[in-house]
Amino acid sequence: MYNNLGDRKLSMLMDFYELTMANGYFANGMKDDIVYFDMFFRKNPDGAGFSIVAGLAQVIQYIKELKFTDDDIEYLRSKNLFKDEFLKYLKDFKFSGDIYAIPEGTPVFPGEPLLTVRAKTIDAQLIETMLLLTINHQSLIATKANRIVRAAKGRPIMEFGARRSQGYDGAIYGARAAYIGGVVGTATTLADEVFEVPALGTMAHSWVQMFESEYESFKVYAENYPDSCTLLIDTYNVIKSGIPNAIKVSKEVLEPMGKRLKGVRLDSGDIAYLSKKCRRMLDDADLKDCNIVASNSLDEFIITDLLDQGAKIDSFGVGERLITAKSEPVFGCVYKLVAVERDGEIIPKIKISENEEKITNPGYKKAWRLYDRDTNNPIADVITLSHETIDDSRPYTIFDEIHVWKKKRVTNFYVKNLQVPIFINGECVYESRNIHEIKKYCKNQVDNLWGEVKRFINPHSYYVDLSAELWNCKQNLINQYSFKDHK
Ligand SMILES: Nc1ncnc2c1ncn2[C@@H]1O[C@H](COP(=O)(O)OP(=O)(O)OP(=O)(O)O)[C@@H](O)[C@H]1O
Ligand SMILES: O=P(O)(O)OC[C@H]1O[C@H](OP(=O)(O)OP(=O)(O)O)[C@H](O)[C@@H]1O
Ligand SMILES: O=C(O)c1cccnc1
Repeated sequence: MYNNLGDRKLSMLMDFYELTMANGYFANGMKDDIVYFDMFFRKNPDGAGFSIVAGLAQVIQYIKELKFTDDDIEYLRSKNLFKDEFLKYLKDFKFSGDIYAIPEGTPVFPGEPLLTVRAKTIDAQLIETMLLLTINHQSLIATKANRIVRAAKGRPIMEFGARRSQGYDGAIYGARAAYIGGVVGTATTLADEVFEVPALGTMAHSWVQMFESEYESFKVYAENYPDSCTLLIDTYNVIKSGIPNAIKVSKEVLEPMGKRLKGVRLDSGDIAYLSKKCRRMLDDADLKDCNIVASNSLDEFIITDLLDQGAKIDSFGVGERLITAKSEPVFGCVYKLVAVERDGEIIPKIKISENEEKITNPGYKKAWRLYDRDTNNPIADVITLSHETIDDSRPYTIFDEIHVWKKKRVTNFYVKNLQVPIFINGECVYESRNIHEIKKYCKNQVDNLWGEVKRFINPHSYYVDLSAELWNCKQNLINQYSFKDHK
């Protein structure tokens, strides 16, 4: 398993204010107070209709391994800010709370709790940064990859991004997230070794340049890899040299061995024009089964455009725009306090803002997904307080949080709780699916979404509504705080 912590000392990867607040809770006798935090995002990247959540396996590993070393404690002591008793407490620290989360690969929508923590103040506060950065990064890349995969309409996408990713972890965890989102494999070898994301690839221009001629470079490659020979054909001239040499190697090297040329890769020029021309030349040479692979700063929009132009492409290699989520490189999950426990009673807390969408949903909550019984398509998500249930044997009325007169009576549905228990009293109670199952699950879930939600341009807004009880709780708190004299 790829190591999160250990010698990488990631236990200290937290915002400094988490430590100062934790020290403050400790000093003020609040260390055993129980609090509830929700992680949620406010907006899908790229104006999309949904996102894909990913990164939970790494959150689990982080929580399991979280501990502070003697060096960490000494470093903190050197800041002359933290009480000795607090540092002693940190030395024996182990996360002891509960975590509930939506499984990886699930399509998710703004406003719903992707992950909920119920823990002691210090436990809940110290894990904020790692939880956020892990889920934010992998969800961003899984979501972007899923868009690119859908744009290709069934043609495989290979992830080629490591060289232009933002650092090691951007490449490694990015490859993992991209696989969950639907790519068939990655050029990042380490992601195969540690996460079983299939490693794959073609060749670079340097290979072709190393030989006296393009033909020689193709020939040697074919002799070495007769079963998986994909040749890069744009080093000199695709039509006059690349394709003729690829065909020649197929006839002179591969076919006498009883093998077929697997593919050719285009990496520059007008991909639509060149791919059509290549297709004709390959077909005329009886190489109808030879695939055309395209790469070069592709994304979901260029892929859509290329296919609209009738480009003859069988698969795509996509690097920089996928691994950096270039079009919108932030997945804005936040981590907000939503309730505290006092004498066993859960007291909802709210964060008020002038900006309506920044007002938090208070309370310890559950998120539910209502599915159409006949089609299995999700109809709406509903957030309720944790003690509520949704009875799917009778009609259920959902309503818009702002325009409350907009109501919909849902019938003929079944309901599922979106979050599952991950940690209870600090013990992990969840077994992550393997990466291939997560990828398959993601595809099934996305296939079941209504087409309107999946449009790239102006997608339909999926309903994420509050139960009447939660809505009332929120309004009461808003009223209470808007009229209160804050001192
Ligand atoms: N037919 C097409 N329609 C739309 N976009 C295309 C088409 N063909 C190529 N592209 C895209 O146009 C951009 C061209 O980029 P650029 O000008 O850097 O490439 P190039 O000059 O062909 O190749 P290079 O500079 O790598 O030798 C790429 O993002 C590519 O994917
Ligand atoms: O364009 P991307 O989507 O990131 O796909 C990966 C790119 O990386 C490789 O190029 P290389 O690093 O050799 O640079 P190049 O763009 O000059 O070919 C490959 O040939 C692709 O062009
Ligand atoms: O295998 C490839 O073709 C490849 C790998 C990384 C980047 N670009 C292309």
